[in-house]
Amino acid sequence: MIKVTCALIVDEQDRVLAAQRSKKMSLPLKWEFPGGKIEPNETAENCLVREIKEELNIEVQISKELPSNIHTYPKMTIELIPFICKHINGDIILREHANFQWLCKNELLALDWADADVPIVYRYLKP
Ligand SMILES: Nc1nc2c([nH]c(=O)n2[C@@H]2O[C@H](COP(=O)(O)OP(=O)(O)OP(=O)(O)O)[C@@H](O)[C@H]2O)c(=O)[nH]1
Repeated sequence: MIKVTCALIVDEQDRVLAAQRSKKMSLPLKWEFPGGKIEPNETAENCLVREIKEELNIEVQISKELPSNIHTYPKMTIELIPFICKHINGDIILREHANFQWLCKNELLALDWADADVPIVYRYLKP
């Protein structure tokens, strides 16, 4: 199973950053929470901070880990491990993604999310 971390980056207005995968990536044009695969000998937290710097050019601070979701795609099974984060430094530059959006809670469910992310969105929205 591939362990993947992802960031729910929340701003002062309680909006969350969603990133759209590019046409060239797997799951093209699906929306996801930015992040990536944990490398050998890396903690989930270090992976997340590294991936967000690589993909979005920003520094984030982790506030909280949420329950992970195990999802089986036709070609692989992933454990997606979400963290609530704050953007603490830098301007967003998209290094891999096609697009990004800051979304209010009531807008989140309208996106075409990667399948593994859907339960995470629901869990985040649950009071
Ligand atoms: N980063 C991230 N990956 C996700 C999410 N949801 C989801 O299914 N994934 C999948 O988990 C894997 C994460 O790998 P990655 O983002 O490091 O992708 P990568 O460039 O190394 O691999 P790739 O060649 O599959 O694109 C991808 O296959 C991606 O499709 C998500 O919310 N964030």
